[in-house]
Amino acid sequence: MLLAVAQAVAAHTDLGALLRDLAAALGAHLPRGYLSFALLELHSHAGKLQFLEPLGGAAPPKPADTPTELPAAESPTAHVWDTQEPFWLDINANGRFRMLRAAFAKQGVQCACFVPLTTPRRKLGAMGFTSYLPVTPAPGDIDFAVQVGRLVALAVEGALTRQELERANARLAAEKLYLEEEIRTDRRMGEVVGASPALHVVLQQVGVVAPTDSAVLITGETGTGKELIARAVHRLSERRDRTFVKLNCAAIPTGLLESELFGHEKGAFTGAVERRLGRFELADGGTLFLDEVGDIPPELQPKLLRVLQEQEFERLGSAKTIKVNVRLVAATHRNLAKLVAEGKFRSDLYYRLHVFPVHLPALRERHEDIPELVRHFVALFAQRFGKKIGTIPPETMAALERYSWPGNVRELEHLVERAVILSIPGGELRVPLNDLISPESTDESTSEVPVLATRATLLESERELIRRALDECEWIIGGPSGAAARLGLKRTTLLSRMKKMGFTRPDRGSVE
Ligand SMILES: Nc1ncnc2c1ncn2[C@@H]1O[C@H](COP(=O)(O)OP(=O)(O)OP(=O)(O)O)[C@@H](O)[C@H]1O
Repeated sequence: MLLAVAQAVAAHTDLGALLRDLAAALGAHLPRGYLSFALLELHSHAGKLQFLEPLGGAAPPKPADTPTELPAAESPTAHVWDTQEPFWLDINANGRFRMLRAAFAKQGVQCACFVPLTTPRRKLGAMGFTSYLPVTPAPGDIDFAVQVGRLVALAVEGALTRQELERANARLAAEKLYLEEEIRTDRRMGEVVGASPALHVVLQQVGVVAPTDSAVLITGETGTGKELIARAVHRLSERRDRTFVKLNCAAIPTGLLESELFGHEKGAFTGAVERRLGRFELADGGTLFLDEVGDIPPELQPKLLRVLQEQEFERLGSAKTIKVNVRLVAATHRNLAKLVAEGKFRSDLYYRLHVFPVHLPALRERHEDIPELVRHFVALFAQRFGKKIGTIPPETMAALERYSWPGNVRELEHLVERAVILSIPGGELRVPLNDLISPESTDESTSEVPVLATRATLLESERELIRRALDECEWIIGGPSGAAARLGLKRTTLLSRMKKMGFTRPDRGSVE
């Protein structure tokens, strides 16, 4: 038997193959019986023992409805896990594990010996020697079985470690790709700026909920800073050293959303050329931010609810259950309660997400934040464009405070970015105030229009300014007499703005 273990260990690195080989090789030494393995995992957050796949051994096939979690009182494996002692079960003697005895009686099994699968580093589960013959163990038999168990445990630990390393590697590789993408898209999300009473309430709520593991639902109009708040929740939680993963549910076509969230196996659908981890796996140990959660289609809502409740799911194209430990922060600009009333959003999912709602007021409801936000964005863009801005004229600030900001902080941020570009280096901040729509003309129902109009006119003035500078400098961009210097911009900044706006030299093709 010991030789059989040694040979199987030498031959396999894959856990499934190792267990199959061990079961066959060791089973050959049990003349009328079979060998089984039960590998377990203790899920500390649920305090439950769970069978770890693959469940190896040469036991007769289990009925499909065999539970994957163990009521400890009904399982010798859980008993061996707890006591770390071998356990002899004779079905002819009375004793515990009535369910198993009944199952054994049906199969004709007479007795079984369960031994721990434990290494000096960890508990792995148990191994069972099962016999159809009524056996009375000879002195030393059980001890010998325990020794075999120790050897098998070492081999299983090696294979498990390799499997876990491979999984960790795949997760790290996916995490690296995700973070590189985040850097490329230049998310400049930092501190939450503002000291209005309304924002103060929000920050207080964040301070309370962040250290817990509760789901958080952030509501508010577009551009109010929902993502910024979600990042603050992560930063103030125990999970701050793990990844903050973001997914905008409205930005992904419905058909792809499931795979984005839960991942897929190679070949799960046409185009799935390799295995891909989903955002839930990527966020394991960290925080998942689901933006526009109201856009999750009805067919995906039960699966999302299950992950929230059980912290488990399956990748597309796989039956294997994956356990994760993810904190969910969701956001929406839509009225979820209304979607529930209309039957477009499941009420059970709504209540699960609504554990701790945080509402971000629109910028027009916290005008006090505007001056600080303007100064913050001026400093940010001045540094980014390498351009000094002297002062912000009081009448400019007053006009910005009066404006109703239908596009909220994002609109303000874009406006200041353009203003910094338009301003003369060292001079005052030049905001094209005429481009702001007067507050009277904006209300909720028309909010989309003024934002677009503002952006369009701002873009026009910027384009005009750049065109004039280029003409005046005869299309020389760099150097002391170039257009970049005239506009007070870095050469590369001007080039990238020109590219964005579609400018090309008149003598080298069309102007725009
Ligand atoms: N209080 C704030 N302090 C500093 N920056 C802010 C603040 N609020 C919002 N911003 C900035 O405004 C921009 C928009 O914020 P964010 O993306 O968090 O809004 P959102 O509500 O998630 O938008 P959407 O609904 O469109 O997803 C970001 O660049 C963010 O950094």
